[in-house]
Amino acid sequence: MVFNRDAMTRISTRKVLSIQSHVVHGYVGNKAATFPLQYQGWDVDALNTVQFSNHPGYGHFTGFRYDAGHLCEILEQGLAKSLEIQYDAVLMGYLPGVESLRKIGEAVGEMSARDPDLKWVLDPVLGDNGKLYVSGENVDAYKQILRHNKIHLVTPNQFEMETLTGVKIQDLESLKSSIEQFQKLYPRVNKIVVTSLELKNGYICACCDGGKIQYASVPRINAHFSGTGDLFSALLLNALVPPAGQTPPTLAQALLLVISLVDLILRRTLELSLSKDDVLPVTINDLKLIQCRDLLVGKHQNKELDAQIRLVDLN
Ligand SMILES: Nc1ncnc2c1ncn2[C@@H]1O[C@H](COP(=O)(O)OP(=O)(O)O)[C@@H](O)[C@H]1O
Ligand SMILES: Cc1ncc(COP(=O)(O)O)c(C=O)c1O
Repeated sequence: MVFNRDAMTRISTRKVLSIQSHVVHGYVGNKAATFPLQYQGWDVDALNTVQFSNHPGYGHFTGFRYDAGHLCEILEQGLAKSLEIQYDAVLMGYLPGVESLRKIGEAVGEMSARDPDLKWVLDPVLGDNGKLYVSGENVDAYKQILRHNKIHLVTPNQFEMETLTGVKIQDLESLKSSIEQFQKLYPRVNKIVVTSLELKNGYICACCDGGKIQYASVPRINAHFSGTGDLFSALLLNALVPPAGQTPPTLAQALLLVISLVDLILRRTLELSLSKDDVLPVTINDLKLIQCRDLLVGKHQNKELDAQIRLVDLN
């Protein structure tokens, strides 16, 4: 009996290799992705690209990057060759060293070519609010990766989308042009989610799947949070790659679920972080993920947001 139950558990446990930063304190990178994914039933193998004391958003941090040789040795020799692990998905986030980015991009590309069922989710972490926070060489490295590999989902923010397509996004028209340009430049990328855009129309999130472009207006919370992009891409991966035997939702369905859950997490984080003298807008350095664990297992309803949010066609 016990053996049967173990076998069932093994079959239905999804496995992801998450290649992102590690912060000792706080919740960005792998610290923002691992707990939510584990809580939703994933085995998470976390390959840390850097080890920092905290997110650089604090204004100060200490730590180091792991070098390309060590990262590739762990991935290629350790995980792929010796352990022969077959992942359901690879989630790739902050990889600041250009050599690491190129080499890890190649290694994951080979894994993906060997296993057509592997879902590669790529967050091209380049910068935000008009500024690059990695070297310009990383932009070319991401362009190469996106051009040459079968990628299931890419999750740039507005600035990253502009940088990867060369199209400045100011309104819905230029958003559409940018997404069309992305599809032309990177036809092997299956799904696109532009996680956040500040347009004349307000704060929006956009997606494209099978040529269909849609967007939703998202209620903006008057605060700046670190780690939301990492949490967001992890939750999207979870929604898009259900356990074996379950039908995956459409990108639109997955996106609405994730926007709704992230909204609850950010509101609770804000509520738990504010002290009585704080004046909005505030900067919140650390998501309150542990205090949101009940939300992560699906015991939530976001009636207010769910009643008002909808996807609008842009084609
Ligand atoms: N201030 C905010 N108000 C409401 N939602 C937010 C806010 N900041 C982030 N989010 C949510 O988190 C998601 C990812 O955030 P984003 O800022 O795009 O990530 P990144 O860190 O990659 O730039 C957005 O799509 C949105 O749903
Ligand atoms: C060390 C480090 N710097 C910058 C970023 C990007 O931060 P954000 O998602 O808040 O834009 C990340 C995200 O993982 C990170 O880990």
